Amino acid sequence: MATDLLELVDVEAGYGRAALVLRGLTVRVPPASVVCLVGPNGAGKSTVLKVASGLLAPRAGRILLDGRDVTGHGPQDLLAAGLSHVLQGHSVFREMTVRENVLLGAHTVRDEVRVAERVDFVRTLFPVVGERWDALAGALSGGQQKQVEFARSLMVSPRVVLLDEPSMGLDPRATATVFEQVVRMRDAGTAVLLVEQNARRALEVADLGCVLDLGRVHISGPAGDLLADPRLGELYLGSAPRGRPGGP
Ligand SMILES: Nc1ncnc2c1ncn2[C@@H]1O[C@H](COP(=O)(O)OP(=O)(O)OP(=O)(O)O)[C@@H](O)[C@H]1O
Repeated sequence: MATDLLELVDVEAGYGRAALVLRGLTVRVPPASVVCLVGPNGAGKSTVLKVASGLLAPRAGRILLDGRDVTGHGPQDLLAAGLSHVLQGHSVFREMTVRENVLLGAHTVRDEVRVAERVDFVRTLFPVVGERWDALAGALSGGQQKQVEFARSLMVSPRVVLLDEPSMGLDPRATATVFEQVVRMRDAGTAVLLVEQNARRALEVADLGCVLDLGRVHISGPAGDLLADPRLGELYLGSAPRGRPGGP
């Protein structure tokens, strides 16, 4: 049986004394696939990513990375184990060059040959990163900066990348480019667990989707099936499914 690369099993998690946000949630990410988390605002999508990357310890349940139990491990351990988290919002250092920003992602990589190989890899995968290598990151557009963040996250050769709302604040054209790059990351062998407000667009590029509701996965399956499900179209995707009156 093929092992899922990342598994969150029966996870319960929350913040401080407040009520639990995740209440027995199970999500599985197969190797080299894009899995998209969909759900209403406040459903706990970002919280799933925080638990997966060790930023928030679960109160119950297990986290497995490539079959190994990593429950309770911190973010540095998980990064070293092959899991990279691109946080919501913009995190490039605007006064530093693209090169400096990308190399920050390699600060834990001791082998210089390996770093040089990864630089070649990310510059090829994200051409704009290569083209603007010596430019100040602050001079790039929002979509280009997001690609710098992707490149930085790939410097440690992660097996799975967590992407929290990568299209936030981007115009439709930049959003399309960012989603193309998500597919390229997947095609290059990196699994992606993706949280997106832009659920319809994200499900169009994802392999699998999970709908969160009340802290659990309510429905999951192939992304195409979710896109065609009329309940999701009305509840979560912001518009009626294609082909229905009023649809796009
Ligand atoms: N640092 C925090 N401290 C306390 N409560 C938090 C914290 N972060 C999130 N929450 C709460 O946890 C719940 C889930 O938040 P989360 O950000 O995971 O949802 P989400 O599905 O990603 O939402 P959105 O689509 O709006 O980004 C919300 O009720 C939120 O207020």
